[in-house]
Amino acid sequence: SNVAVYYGQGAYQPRLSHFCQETSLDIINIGFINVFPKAVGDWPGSNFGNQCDGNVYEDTELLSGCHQIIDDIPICKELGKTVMLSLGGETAYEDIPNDEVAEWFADFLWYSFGPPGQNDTFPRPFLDNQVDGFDFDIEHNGGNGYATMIKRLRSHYADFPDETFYISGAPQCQLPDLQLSDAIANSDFDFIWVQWYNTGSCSATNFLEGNGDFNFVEWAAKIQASANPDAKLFIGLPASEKAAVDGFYMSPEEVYPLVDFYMNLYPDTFGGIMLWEATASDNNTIDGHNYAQHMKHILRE
Ligand SMILES: CNC(=O)NC(=N)Nc1ccccc1
Repeated sequence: SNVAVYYGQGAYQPRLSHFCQETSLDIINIGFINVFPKAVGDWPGSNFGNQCDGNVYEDTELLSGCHQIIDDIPICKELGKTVMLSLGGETAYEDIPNDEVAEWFADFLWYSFGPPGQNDTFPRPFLDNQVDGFDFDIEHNGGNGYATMIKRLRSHYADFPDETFYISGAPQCQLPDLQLSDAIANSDFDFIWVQWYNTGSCSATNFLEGNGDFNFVEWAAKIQASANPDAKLFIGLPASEKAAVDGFYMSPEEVYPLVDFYMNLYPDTFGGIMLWEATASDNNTIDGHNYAQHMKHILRE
C-alpha cells in the first residue's frame, strides 16, 4: 500500500524533486489551488509556498512562475510518482456558488493542468506537464458543487481512455464531513485520505487511548456505500509534532499497531498512509530514518 504526502506548504521546503528521490513516497499532492472562481470566467488562484517566483497572470492570483515545479514534475513522473494537484488547504476560502461555476472550475483545471494542447485559451502554469489528477482538501464553507466538479472532471478523463487520472479527497474525520460527504456519496473518488488529526472526537490518538472513538470502521462503511465502493481509504497522520495541532502526533511505534490492525481488517479498502506534510516528515528523523520512511516500513510489514 502507498504513502501519500502533501507538498507545497512546508516551512523552507526543498524543491519537489528532493521528495521524488525518496523511495518511501508514492503519491505527492501539490498544494494548493487556494482561491476558487466566484463566477464563470474567473480564474482560480494558487499558492505553493516558497516554490514560485511570485509572478501571477495579470489581474489574477494564479502563479505563473513556478519554475522548479515545472522542472521537477517530469523527474517525479520518471521516478514513478503519482503527482496530484490539491485544491483548498488550510488558508483557502472555498465556495462553489452553483453548478455552472463548478463545471467552469473543473474545465479550467483540466485545460490548465491536464493534458496539454487541448484548449489554448487557458494558461499552462506548469507548461506541458500534466498532473495525474486532482485532490480536494476542502476544509471550509460546506460541500456544494464538488460532486458536480468531480463528475465534470471524470467526463474529461474519459476523453483519454489510454491514460489514468485520479480523484482524491482529504475529509476531516468527523462524520458526516460537511465539506466532502456529499461528493463522496455522489461522485467517484479513487483515494480518500482522512485527516485523523486535529479533531479530538475521532483522531487516531483515540486508538492509543482505546476509547473506541477512532472511526476508521465508520469511514470504511461510508466508502463501501459510496459512489465508488472500491475507493481506497488512507489513514492521514501528522508527520511531526508541530505539523498539526498539539497532541495529535503519533510516533512510529504508536502508529504500528493501529495500521497493522486496520490494514489486516480491511485488506481491500485500506490504501495506505497520508502524511501532512512532506517537509515536516523530512525534518522528523527517528533512528536515522525520516517519518515517511518509518510509515513505509510499517506498510511493508
Ligand atoms: C490534508 N490537509 C491538511 O492536513 N491540512 C492541515 N493539516 N491544516 C492544518 C491545520 C492545523 C494546523 C496546521 C495545518
